[in-house]
Formats: sequence, C-alpha cells, structure tokens
Amino acid sequence: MKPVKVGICGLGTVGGGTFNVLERNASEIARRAGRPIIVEQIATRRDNPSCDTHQVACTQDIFEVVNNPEIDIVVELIGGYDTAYELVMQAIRQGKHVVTANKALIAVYGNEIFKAAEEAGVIVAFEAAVAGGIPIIKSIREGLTANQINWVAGIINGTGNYILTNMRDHKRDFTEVLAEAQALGYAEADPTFDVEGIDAAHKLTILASIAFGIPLQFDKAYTEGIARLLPMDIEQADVLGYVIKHLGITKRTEQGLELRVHPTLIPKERLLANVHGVKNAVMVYGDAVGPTLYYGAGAGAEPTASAVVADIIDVAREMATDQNNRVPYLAFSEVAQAKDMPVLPMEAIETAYYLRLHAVDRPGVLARVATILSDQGISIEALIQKEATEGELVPIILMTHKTREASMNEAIRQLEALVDVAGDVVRIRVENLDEQ
Ligand SMILES: NC(=O)C1=CN([C@@H]2O[C@H](COP(=O)(O)OP(=O)(O)OC[C@H]3O[C@@H](n4cnc5c(N)ncnc54)[C@H](O)[C@@H]3O)[C@@H](O)[C@H]2O)C=CC1
Ligand SMILES: N[C@@H](CC=O)C(=O)O
Ligand code: NA
Repeated sequence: MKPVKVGICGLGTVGGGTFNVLERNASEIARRAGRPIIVEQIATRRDNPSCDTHQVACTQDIFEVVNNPEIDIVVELIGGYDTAYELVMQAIRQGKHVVTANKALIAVYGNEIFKAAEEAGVIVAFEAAVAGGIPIIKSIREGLTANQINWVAGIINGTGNYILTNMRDHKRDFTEVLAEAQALGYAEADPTFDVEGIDAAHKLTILASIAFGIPLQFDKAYTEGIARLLPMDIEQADVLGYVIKHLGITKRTEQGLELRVHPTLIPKERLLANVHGVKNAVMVYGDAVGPTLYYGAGAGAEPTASAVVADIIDVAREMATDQNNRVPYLAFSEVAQAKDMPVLPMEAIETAYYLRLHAVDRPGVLARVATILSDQGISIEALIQKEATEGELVPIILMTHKTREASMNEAIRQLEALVDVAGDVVRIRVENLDEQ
C-alpha cells in the first residue's frame, strides 16, 4: 500500500522523540498501520543531536511542510499559540491531517480548529496534549463511552509532580528541582506554565470537554500553582496523614461543573497520593464502570512520542474513511455538546481545607481564630500549634471539615484582619477521592 507521508514541525524534545520512535519501530508501525509511515520532511531551527536526520529533507521554514504536496500529515511540535495556530489552520485549509501535542493551542483555540477541520474533512489528533504518553483521550473518548462520567481527577503536570516529589522525599529546593525538570525536557518553554498551573488547566479543560461533552472553556478554569507551597506545608500534611499533590479536578454536580486546578491534600493511602516523579495519573469515575485509573509518564521525549506516533497511526488507518463515521474530535459532535452546562465559579465549590497562619503567641488567639471559623459555619477537624520560630510568631495549622469556598474566603478575610495574625493565611484544599 502507498506509504503515509509525515512532516514534522519542531525537532525539540517531543519532535526528536517522535522522529526516533518512527524510525526505530518503522516495521512494527507499518504492520500496525497497514502501510509504511515515512518522515518526508522536517522543519527545525536547529539540529537535535539525538536524531540522525541525514536521509530526510530538512528546512527551517515550517510553512514549507504545510505547503509540501507530498505530505499527508503535519505534526505540530513547535508549541506556543500564535505560530502554531497559523500552522495548524493553514494545514487544515490545505486538506492535511494534523497531529499535535500542543495543549495550550487545543485548550484555547480547539473549538475553532475542530470546526475548521470538520469543514475540511481532516483529522486533528491530540493524544499527547494530555498526560503525555498515557492514552487518556482515547480511554475517555472511546473506552468509556457507555458511561455518564461523574468526575475526573488527576496529576496532569509532570514537572509539578517531579518538583513536589523531590521536595517531599529528598527535601530539595524548589528552584533547583525545576531547573532539573527543564534540563530533562519535561517543562514548558515558559516554565511558569508548569508551576502556576496553567499547563494543567489547559489539560483539564480538554479532559472536561471530552468527559462531559461541553465546549472547551479554558477561561472558566480556576488555576492555582505550586510556587507558593512551603516545605512546612509538605511536612505538616505528612504529619496529618496526607500528601500534597497538584491536581486537576472536574466534577459534575447538580448546580453545574467544577473545573479547578490547585495543590491538594490527599490521604496517603489513595492511589493518586502514590504517583511520584514525572509520572501522571488520571482517575475517571464513570457511573457504570466506577473508578478507573490511568498511569504513566506525563512528559519526556519518547513517552510523549508514544502518544504522537499512536495518533499518526490512527490517522493513517482512518484517513481513507468517511468523515461522518469518525469518532468526534472531542468525543461528542459539536451539535451534541451541552452548551448550557455551566462551569461553576470557585466560590460555589465545597471542600475541606488545610489552613496555615502565623499568629502572635498570646492568650486568646486560638479562641479568636475558632470563633471566626465557627461564625462562618466552618468546623475544625484538627489543629496543630507549632513552636514559635520567627520571633514571637507561632505557626498554626488547621484542618477543617467540608465547607463552601465562599465561607472560607470570608473567614480568611477576617483572620487576616486580626491584629494577632501576620501575613497571608495559606489555604490548601483537601480531597478524599473516596472513589464515589
Ligand atoms: N516536553 C514534553 O514532555 C511535552 C511537551 N508537550 C508539548 O509538545 C510541544 C513541543 O514541546 P517540546 O518538544 O518540549 O518543546 P521544545 O522547545 O523542546 O521543542 C520545540 C522545537 O520547535 C522549534 N520551533 C519553535 N518555533 C519554530 C518555528 N517557528 N520554526 C521552526 N522551529 C520552531 C524550537 O526551536 C524547538 O526546537 C509543546 O506544545 C509542548 O507543550 C506535550 C507533552 C509533553
Ligand atoms: N510541561 C508538561 C509537559 C507535558 O505535557 C509537563 O510537565 O507535564
Ligand atoms: Na495522552
């Protein structure tokens, strides 16, 4: 059968991994795809020393790949929004199929991109965009289609999990571990996307869309990163029987959908609490199947390439099929999407909380703190008062029962206004993930 010809745009971490996997496993891939898949052209600004590309036509101009009439599939691995958007839209207009690992692009411009792709009759595949090598898009979009999905919760940023694991287990410094994650090729070009939760919010936006059949709505995701966590929080969580993980959570409630990314205390015995390093894990709860868990490498050259190449093979298998019989890009066709399912504001969610505050060590402080919480209907589950460390200030750690975020906001406002309390009150949400 005629080979399928691929053009790779961007030969960095993922582009290099993709090229190497396509080359190394060429014969196995051809057996799976039913025909050979060959790299026809590569657009790169610089050589990738891990790739031997001397038998492939190379250019510096990504748009040469898009305009190359020989190429069937454009593989977008340059990252970012603007040029990547132009590249993908131009490829679609040229009638080429697209494979991308770019979650920022899909989360922000996906509705538009899929509409254009549908009109042009081409496939846009993006498995590598969420949780790297874990086939989570395919699992939800195809494996769980019988279910009403109740919630999805996951560790979906490898860099963040790598940092938290090293801070907890090896007491290493945040900045040093981030630099290591960058050197290993895990981090985004702008690593604030990793540490501020933006990358996880891009991925969660995509997961929510395919799980619940809603349009992509990145602007509605609540996003909080790990940069403000202190080693003390990690230690105190441990004393209380928890691990802090950076989670993306999207949940169906009677009022609407929760869509939130933030550091989270999880009981130590839960599966997600035991996912370490660059590994990701996504738990999906379907009404028929119950809880299911997907685990694997969330970043890195070949793990991510595994997903990119799987998409290329899928496109090679499907490109000759009638487009009306293809699986919808976001699991539900555009007309079947629930456009009126609201994404809830953060004030409306309910969780338990870990609070850390620093107070002056004098009589009555704890009583004043307890009164503020109880006035907001918040009950305390555990309290630790540490020894004074900074002059007269005493760190106080509190665990609360479940309460509405709006009540907690008001309690924190009043706590911070107390003369006894210095600086900001730190809050970390607590999830039991009790598999219901
Ligand atoms: N690194 C990882 O583990 C993962 C990355 N991704 C996504 O994959 C994409 C690529 O990421 P990485 O490979 O890590 O980035 P990278 O920075 O290692 O590679 C990107 C390459 O594209 C090249 N490039 C950028 N603009 C270009 C242009 N206009 N013309 C020609 N070349 C251009 C850069 O020079 C660089 O070599 C991003 O969207 C990222 O979010 C997704 C999953 C995992
Ligand atoms: N920077 C991302 C790369 C994969 O998506 C991460 O660390 O998870
Ligand atoms: Na994936």
